[in-house]
Amino acid sequence: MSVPANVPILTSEAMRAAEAACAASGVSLSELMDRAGAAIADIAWRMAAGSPILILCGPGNNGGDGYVAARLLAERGAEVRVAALADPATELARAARALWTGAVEPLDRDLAPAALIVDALFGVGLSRPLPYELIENLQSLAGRRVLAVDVPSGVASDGVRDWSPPLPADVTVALGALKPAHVLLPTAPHCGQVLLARIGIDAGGTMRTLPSVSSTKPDVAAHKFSRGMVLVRAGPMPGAAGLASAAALRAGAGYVVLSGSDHAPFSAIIAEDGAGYADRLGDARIGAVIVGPGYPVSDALDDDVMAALDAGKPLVLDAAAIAAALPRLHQLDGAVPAILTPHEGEFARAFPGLSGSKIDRALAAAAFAQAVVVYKGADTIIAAPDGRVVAAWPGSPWLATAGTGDVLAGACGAMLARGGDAFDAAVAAVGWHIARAARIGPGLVADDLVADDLVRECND
Ligand SMILES: NC(=O)C1=CN([C@@H]2O[C@H](COP(=O)(O)OP(=O)(O)OC[C@H]3O[C@@H](n4cnc5c(N)ncnc54)[C@H](OP(=O)(O)O)[C@@H]3O)[C@@H](O)[C@H]2O)[C@@H](O)CC1
Ligand SMILES: Nc1ncnc2c1ncn2[C@@H]1O[C@H](COP(=O)(O)OP(=O)(O)O)[C@@H](O)[C@H]1O
Ligand SMILES: [K+]
Repeated sequence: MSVPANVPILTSEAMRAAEAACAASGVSLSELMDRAGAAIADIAWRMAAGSPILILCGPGNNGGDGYVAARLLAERGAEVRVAALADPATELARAARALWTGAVEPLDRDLAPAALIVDALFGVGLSRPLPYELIENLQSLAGRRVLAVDVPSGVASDGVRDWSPPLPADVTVALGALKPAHVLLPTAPHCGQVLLARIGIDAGGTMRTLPSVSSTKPDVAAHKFSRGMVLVRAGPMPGAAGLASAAALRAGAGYVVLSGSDHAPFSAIIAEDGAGYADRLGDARIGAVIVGPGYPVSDALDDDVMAALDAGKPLVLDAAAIAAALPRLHQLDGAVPAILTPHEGEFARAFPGLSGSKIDRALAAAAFAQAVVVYKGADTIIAAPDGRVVAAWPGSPWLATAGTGDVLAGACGAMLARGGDAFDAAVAAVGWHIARAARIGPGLVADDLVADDLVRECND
């Protein structure tokens, strides 16, 4: 499973607007369909490697793409058959169907499979769950290689959960831009390897996949404070704050202070008792404060969060600190840069009653808090109050173990303390986290993410 790095993601509404803009600029929809069909034919040709291909065409333009691909594959000498669910229902699909000179078989339970199935039944126009009979017929084709056109049919492309079980794809060719369903659970795993066929649509916009991680060297004139100073406030479970402080240092902070704990994981971390917290908050050199790791709901947490908010420092708020800070953050209306890092349970507690896809909910939360939200999970979404979104699918499943969220909070603190945009900082931290987890792989425990043998390996 993979998606291309740093490419646009569009909802169906945004896709239709991009399509209209394209038409207004002189590129017809028929030209777009030809390009889409050509991209699919190209990939199908390589996937089939000489074996027979069966293309399943639906009634809309997704089916139209299928007819174009069928014609181009036949012209190249591929052994290709077409099966249709219904007659074409759009002008474009009818025109594409008319140029296909081969037979069109009915898509029913007697349909013979082929080594490669191209699923061109439904794309962004799916408006309701698939009929039960079609689901059954598709299931009888499972087990072959499957290439999905735009999205596996049955998947609601905007990433809401009203979907039907699709024929899982080995490869999905996203047309013009990725769609939310390619990067969100539960649909993303059904898309297999997602490739982007650009087809000439201007898909600029505010949502993208995670960019590749680039390692940046410190400025030649850097000193420890210019690289960013991070203050981590420990709660009653000091191990978590220890992980966050170690991660802040490993992620590039020049100076890390751990307040309220003597469990500093490295000698380079300045561990202090909690009494100096207020003074530290007043230290002009501190570029980011982290509160929340290992700090359950309590009056002490509320006090520490409020003190950090009053100090006006850029903040990383994790776990129970998110809900504790929320009313005040909302009032502050973005005056204090903040990154919130909830997992599913913490998100539901802090932002109850939101609906829509995980992207919609992350955006609504960011807008309410006027803060960057890193909505964690296998399909982590980073959302900014101004509408920017980065989707981090697929992360590393080895991260599904206790303490890795504390490490992420530490990395967010390091990136935020450098100065600059909080959204960019959160994106860099999530990329750092996933890249390190991917290097470690099996057996990962949170401590490995900040261990020195990994640092040596990363520097090799
Ligand atoms: N964006 C671009 O730039 C480009 C997009 N292109 C392609 O166009 C695709 C979008 O095409 P599209 O809008 O025609 O919709 P599509 O997905 O074919 O389905 C609509 C049809 O299915 C029907 N239908 C819906 N749900 C159903 C159900 N559960 N069960 C049964 N029927 C159902 C629906 O009927 P209705 O809801 O009207 O009753 C309608 O007839 C896009 O994904 C991409 O592949 C490329 O050609 C080039 C450039
Ligand atoms: N299946 C998964 N695939 C990728 N990343 C995951 C998966 N499960 C969890 N993660 C990541 O691991 C981290 C876990 O954070 P969290 O649940 O807060 O753990 P903790 O509170 O124990 O530190 C998050 O960054 C999350 O995105
Ligand atoms: K499809």
